[in-house]
Amino acid sequence: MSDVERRVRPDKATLANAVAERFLAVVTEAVEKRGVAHVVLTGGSMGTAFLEALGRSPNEVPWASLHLWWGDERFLPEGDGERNVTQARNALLDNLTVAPAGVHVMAASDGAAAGDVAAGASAYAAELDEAFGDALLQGEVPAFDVVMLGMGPDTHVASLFPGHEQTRAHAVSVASVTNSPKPPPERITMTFPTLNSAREVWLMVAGEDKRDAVRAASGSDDRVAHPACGVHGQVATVWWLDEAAAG
Ligand SMILES: O=C1O[C@H](COP(=O)(O)O)[C@@H](O)[C@H](O)[C@H]1O
Repeated sequence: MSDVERRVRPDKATLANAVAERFLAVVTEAVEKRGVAHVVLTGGSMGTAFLEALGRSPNEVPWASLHLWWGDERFLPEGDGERNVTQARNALLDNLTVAPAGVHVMAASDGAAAGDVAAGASAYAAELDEAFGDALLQGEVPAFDVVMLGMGPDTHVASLFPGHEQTRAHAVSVASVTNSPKPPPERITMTFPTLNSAREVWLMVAGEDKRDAVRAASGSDDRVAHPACGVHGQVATVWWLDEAAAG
């Protein structure tokens, strides 16, 4: 487990550009070394800002060797504007001229899971299992090259909310949520062991409204109370902050 490194940029736009630049370097190196890259995207304000920044030079990204996963999803109908994947499609994916090697979307409420959020979580766990096998939960090999996360003002990451049972999950790679304090109540989320199976974990946070959360999570080692402090890459853990969030 790696120590946290903080990288601070003046503002959100500069931060998104810096993350996009580093992302390009990381996936390019992964594809050169291993022939494939697996990345976990996030929704939310910084996730979208990052994708928009990446979209300014999309042709540099080795899309044909890139698998895209999501750390969490809102369990809503396909195409709903609140779904993380819809936001990613609008921000970048729909404009690509080269299809990614894999786009691994979490279940929609009106899809095969038929309104059953637990079934949606199980389906994603099965998809991960097919790609990575047991290694994922056992942390034997880094599964993902990079996991990208935003953070809420309550220090939640993905859909792991303070005090919620999903923060204690260790035997499942993906969990369902039925009582999210942030709408919508039903969500699907990767658990800590899955997020932490990455080579690099990046937490991307911008804005003064997140400053207290950054401070609280930085000073904590209780991932149930402050989920953001519980995500660590096997090689690197980077907190990408703008000055307003860093304080
Ligand atoms: O609900 C969610 O919130 C977090 C943070 O979003 P933000 O808009 O406050 O930056 C996000 O990372 C997560 O993926 C999303 O489902």
